[in-house]
Amino acid sequence: MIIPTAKQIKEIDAFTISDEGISSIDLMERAAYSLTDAITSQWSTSTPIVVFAGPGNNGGDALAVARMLICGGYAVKTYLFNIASRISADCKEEAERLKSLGEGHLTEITSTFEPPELSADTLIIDGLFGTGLSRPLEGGFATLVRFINSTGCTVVSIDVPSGLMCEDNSSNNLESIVRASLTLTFQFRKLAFMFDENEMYVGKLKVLDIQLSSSKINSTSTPYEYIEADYIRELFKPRVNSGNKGTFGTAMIVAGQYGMAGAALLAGSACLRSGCGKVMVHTPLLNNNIIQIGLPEAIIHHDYNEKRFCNPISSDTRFDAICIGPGIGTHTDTSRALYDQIRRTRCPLVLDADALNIIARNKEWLDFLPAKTIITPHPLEFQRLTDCKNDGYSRLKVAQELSESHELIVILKGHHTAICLPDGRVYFNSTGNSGMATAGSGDVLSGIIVSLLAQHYQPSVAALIAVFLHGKAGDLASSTLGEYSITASDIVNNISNSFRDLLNM
Ligand SMILES: NC(=O)C1=CN([C@@H]2O[C@H](COP(=O)(O)OP(=O)(O)OC[C@H]3O[C@@H](n4cnc5c(N)ncnc54)[C@H](O)[C@@H]3O)[C@@H](O)[C@H]2O)[C@@H](O)CC1
Ligand SMILES: [K+]
Repeated sequence: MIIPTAKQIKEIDAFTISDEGISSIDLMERAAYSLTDAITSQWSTSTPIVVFAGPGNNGGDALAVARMLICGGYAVKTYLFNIASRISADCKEEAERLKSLGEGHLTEITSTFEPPELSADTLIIDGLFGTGLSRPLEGGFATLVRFINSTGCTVVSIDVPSGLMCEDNSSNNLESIVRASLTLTFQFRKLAFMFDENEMYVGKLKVLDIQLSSSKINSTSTPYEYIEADYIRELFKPRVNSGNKGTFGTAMIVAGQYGMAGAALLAGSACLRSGCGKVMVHTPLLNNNIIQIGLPEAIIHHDYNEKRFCNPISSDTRFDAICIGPGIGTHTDTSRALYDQIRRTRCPLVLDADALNIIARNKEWLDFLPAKTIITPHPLEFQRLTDCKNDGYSRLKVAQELSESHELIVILKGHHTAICLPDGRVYFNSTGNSGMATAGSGDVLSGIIVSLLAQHYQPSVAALIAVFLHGKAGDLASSTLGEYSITASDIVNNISNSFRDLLNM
């Protein structure tokens, strides 16, 4: 599903109204029905409800929900903030409809507001601002948001937590954003929801289908997409029954300085579990026994150095894709070897972990990375690499620029990992959980990517499939072990289930 900008949402909204013969107030009512349905399925009529409505259509939605809840037997108090005497036409109409239920349901605030006493079990419905927010909240609205956040009550935000911009929050006033427990958003995830630091505002997210025009949605051009199983499934090539191990390619993994052999084991075993024909692990001599024993299916390719990657692989060695980085350390010898290895590499390449830390100290190397190289930084690695600002939007913009200018595939790891492609598109992943934020998880991802590259998947496709499968394997691990107890090995152990689940095998 696409992730449109707030401006595009407005256009889709307007097209639905003009082309599908539905009035804006009826579209608002349709949206309010689905909101009410989501609320009543979770909270009973014994829950006291307080609704805060703003001056735009987000406020209109909130007023319609208040009316529907009252009609459903809920005790609801509603406050409409009409400070500047400029409320939208549909918000005004919804206020009239609510008033028509009788006295006392609606309090209109036109100047100062005395916050009510709220019992701990009160459910707050936040309909102050949605996609129409044009600047950070300040003054009375900022005070109101701070009040809402201080109550300790459960908060349901309509469409967007009030105060959160749909895209860029790098200059927002973070104290003036509602911290929702649940956000009921219309039709599309918003770009800001994809950034880890905004999870504290969005809370749990539920997307409500309000049947906006599908033809307009399909013709809306946006670089951002949220990818789910159906999309990924279509990217798979069938496996040829007559294939031999040569058909499915040879992956080379350069990993594990002495003391970090686990990184090589994890990347290697993930690679073997992801379908490639042969896995070679280039690793220092002292890792020999542990890798032979831990990964009997892999072929060990020794570095002459006992402890670290020092000798680039000879160009006589045949392999179809190479991954460099898990646990290799950042020693100057390794740095020199990495330089030579990148310079001589002609096949698809994945760079992860310490390889990225070395490049962060030699940023000019970015200029000669082969086209379509995949890099897989977590936020800190990316910051070291680019000196970008620390918020999700700024980071994404820098990643997009880097991807386009250097023709790289940048996998920005996070809860919704972003895969930035050189043509400007960005895909956000839908699988994964907090349990995967554990040592070695990234090594597993690199192993899956290089396996798919060795099977001759295009780098962009390999990146998309690998990120999805990796997250899914983590979700399957968490379904039996729980998010607290997952280890990177558990992710590896669930790669096969992840394939089976995705491909309905
Ligand atoms: N997209 C859709 O298809 C639908 C949208 N609906 C609702 O409509 C909302 C968008 O409505 P609007 O475009 O009216 O926008 P909002 O209701 O989000 O807010 C717009 C109002 O807020 C004011 N405003 C903006 N920033 C402000 C600030 N910092 N301080 C004070 N005032 C500020 C604007 O001047 C305007 O009066 C959505 O979030 C959603 O809740 C629904 O009614 C159903 C359909
Ligand atoms: K809201």
